[in-house]
Amino acid sequence: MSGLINHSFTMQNATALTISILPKTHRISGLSNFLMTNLSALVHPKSTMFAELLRLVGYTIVIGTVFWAAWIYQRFFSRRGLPKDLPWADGSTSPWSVAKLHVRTFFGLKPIIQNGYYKFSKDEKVFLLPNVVTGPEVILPMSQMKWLLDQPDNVLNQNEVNREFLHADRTMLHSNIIRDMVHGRVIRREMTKELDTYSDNIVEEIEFALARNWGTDTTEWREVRVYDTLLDVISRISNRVLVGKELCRNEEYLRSSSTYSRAVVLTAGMLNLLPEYLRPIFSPIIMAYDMYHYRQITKFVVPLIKERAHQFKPGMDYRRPDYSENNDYVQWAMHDAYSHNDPLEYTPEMITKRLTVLSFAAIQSSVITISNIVFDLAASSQSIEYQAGLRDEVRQVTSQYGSKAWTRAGLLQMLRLDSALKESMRLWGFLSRGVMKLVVAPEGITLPDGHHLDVGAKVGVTSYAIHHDEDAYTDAFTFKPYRFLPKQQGSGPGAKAQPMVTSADEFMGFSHGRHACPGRFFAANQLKLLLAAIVTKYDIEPVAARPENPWLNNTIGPPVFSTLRIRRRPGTVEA
Ligand code: HEM
Repeated sequence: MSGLINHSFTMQNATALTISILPKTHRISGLSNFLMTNLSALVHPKSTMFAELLRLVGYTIVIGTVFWAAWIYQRFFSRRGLPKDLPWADGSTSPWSVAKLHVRTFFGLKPIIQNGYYKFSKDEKVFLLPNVVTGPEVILPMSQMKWLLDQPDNVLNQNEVNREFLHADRTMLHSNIIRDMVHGRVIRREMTKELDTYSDNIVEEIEFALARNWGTDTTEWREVRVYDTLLDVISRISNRVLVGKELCRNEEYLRSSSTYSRAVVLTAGMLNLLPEYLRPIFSPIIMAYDMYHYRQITKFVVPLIKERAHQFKPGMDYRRPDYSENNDYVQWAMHDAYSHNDPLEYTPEMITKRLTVLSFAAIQSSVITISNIVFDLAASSQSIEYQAGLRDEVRQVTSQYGSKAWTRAGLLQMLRLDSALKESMRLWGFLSRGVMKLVVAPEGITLPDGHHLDVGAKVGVTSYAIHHDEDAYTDAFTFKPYRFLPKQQGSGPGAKAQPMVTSADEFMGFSHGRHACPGRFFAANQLKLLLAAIVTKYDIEPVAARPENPWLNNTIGPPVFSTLRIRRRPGTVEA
């Protein structure tokens, strides 16, 4: 060992070389001499410091290896304290087959879920769904859904699963954001209930964004990357509602807003793959890209907030907002923070953080949903008829409601559009889990079948399996856009339906129960407005087959690289 070191390029050589290439003034500087001397002493093969250093490196390697081995064991072989008699989804028992099963969860979770569902859930049994990224989940039979939804949040907590999965304390910019319900309050109040006051803005932005991305040529078919173009469209219309007209047309801001919302899930995925003790060290590097885009967002949003701040004062009346000048999320969030008199919440930085995280929740889920339905419409064997059917409904409602067609009352009558969106979400929901909760009660919880789960275990149901179960849906793998129309009453105005925003045991596109997505009413309205514009203004060229949606662990993305051909319909371009 010492021979090797003697013959190697030691730090002493390096020191000499470094000094020789330094400018003369620096060579004589006291600081560099001090550093060089001490470094040389430290790494001299005969020095005790050098021996100490070697020992330290040795210990680090040994401890690191032990931790990695523990991590690998925990990821691939361990049940993490879950009951020993609960079966894995495919019935695997040997450590090797369990490890292989875990590896398959990276890209092949679908058959594993289906296997467990038909083998155990349909037989009223609980099973373990492996997940190499986030750890195993206890999957209940559907009959135990009511029990699952009835548990209080201080026993089983859905929010904690998201917090853990997204590494929200790091990636979501501030720990308050994922824990409290300030967003919930603004989403439920202004964003949902005040839709009528800003829906014309959305319609205007849709027209602008579609023309920009899909063009206005009524003679030639145009090939478009569906996901990319619709990401731009959704990003623009969401931001019209979030930050107002001026900023939503700012290309630099838009780029950072949509990039952050796309990248943050990947960042969380990478953090999930790191052992816990390495996360504090590597997370600043892994998150650097997201943070760059967050800082870009602040560059535009913080001045906007500062400019508007003079309109507010702490303790103002929560019930009397003034949105006459600016009717967007920034204004709503400022009003909320000032009226609740919370000095942390009304700092420009905090409002920007909340905005950035909300854009993530709103943009990705919506672009996935609209891309999926465009592919569904193109690939249906009745593509032309369905496009025409949706278009007819929009025409019928607009002729009846006139300028009020785009209000909540008008949109409620667009039952075919609602049904088609819901059907596409049933087939291609972006999360395979439906409801997943973390055991937070320190004493754990006993399941209806008697199994006991310790604190920290995850328990729930998957949506993918029930959404594709023939017992719940005939032709479960076929896109039938009118599936959810009320059967007897037809689709005319006034008919009752099970709208997409209503969650159920068999429909968990927005999850289910009291933690179902709070943004779903806004999302449904925005998506209906966009789908209405797509079918009335464009023809989508039918294709023979729909590209499959790829699975990455438990998320299911749209075919992001696939293209379709579209053409603007004659008579829809304003002169
Ligand atoms: C089609 C579009 C959307 C879909 C499919 C969707 C789906 C979902 C799902 C499945 C969850 C539950 C996640 C889980 O607990 O496992 C969720 C939660 C959430 N969504 Fe949405 N979402 C959509 C649009 C939106 C929009 C537009 C907003 C905001 C304006 C939003 C805000 C939220 C928030 C804040 C949560 C967390 C709720 C909580 O933890 O209590 N979502 N969403």
